[in-house]
Amino acid sequence: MTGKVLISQEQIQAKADEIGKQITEDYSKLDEPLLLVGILRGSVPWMADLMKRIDIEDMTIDFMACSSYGASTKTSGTVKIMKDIEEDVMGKNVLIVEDIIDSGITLNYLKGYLKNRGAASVKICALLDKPTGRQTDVQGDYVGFTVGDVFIVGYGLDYNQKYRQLPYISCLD
Ligand SMILES: O=P(O)(O)OC[C@H]1O[C@H](OP(=O)(O)OP(=O)(O)O)[C@H](O)[C@@H]1O
Ligand SMILES: Nc1nc2[nH]cnc2c(=O)[nH]1
Ligand SMILES: [Mg+2]
Repeated sequence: MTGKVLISQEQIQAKADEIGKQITEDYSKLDEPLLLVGILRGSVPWMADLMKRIDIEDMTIDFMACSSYGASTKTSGTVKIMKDIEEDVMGKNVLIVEDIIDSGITLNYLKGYLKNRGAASVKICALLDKPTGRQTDVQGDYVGFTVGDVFIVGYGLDYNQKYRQLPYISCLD
């Protein structure tokens, strides 16, 4: 069962407007192409919201699929790559688009992985940040909302693969 609405669809849309504008402003100043990398599966709704609001011509998108939670509400501590990136990363400004930074283990791993592939820069845009869960020193460069110490579902975030389709952020009851 899911609980109450913690963050509404309207709040998420307003935040996407704000962050999309900021990303457009920041990356317009840079010479290298921008590559948005959405992390499957959780980032799908947020990636779809965000990409439409970035007004930069020299931009491409790609996806990686990673998993570290499986059917649990606790991280396994190990990030498995189920699908690798297909675009060439070399010399590009990579912006990783994620649903949540919790322990930071996934994003810490992905930042290193993409830097090693020769990215000009690697930054993070996450819809949600849960600082109380942190086990690494990774930080979001663009963050939508800070959440407390609850297991979030909805808007892409799952529990045992369910609830991703909810059009708002909720938590398990
Ligand atoms: O900061 P962390 O503790 O590493 O947690 C964040 C990661 O956990 C979730 O992925 P999950 O492994 O559940 O895969 P999913 O996106 O397919 O649900 C989420 O989408 C992030 O990728
Ligand atoms: N669904 C879900 N996945 C996560 N991965 C890391 N933290 C969370 C969370 O709070 N909810
Ligand atoms: Mg998950």
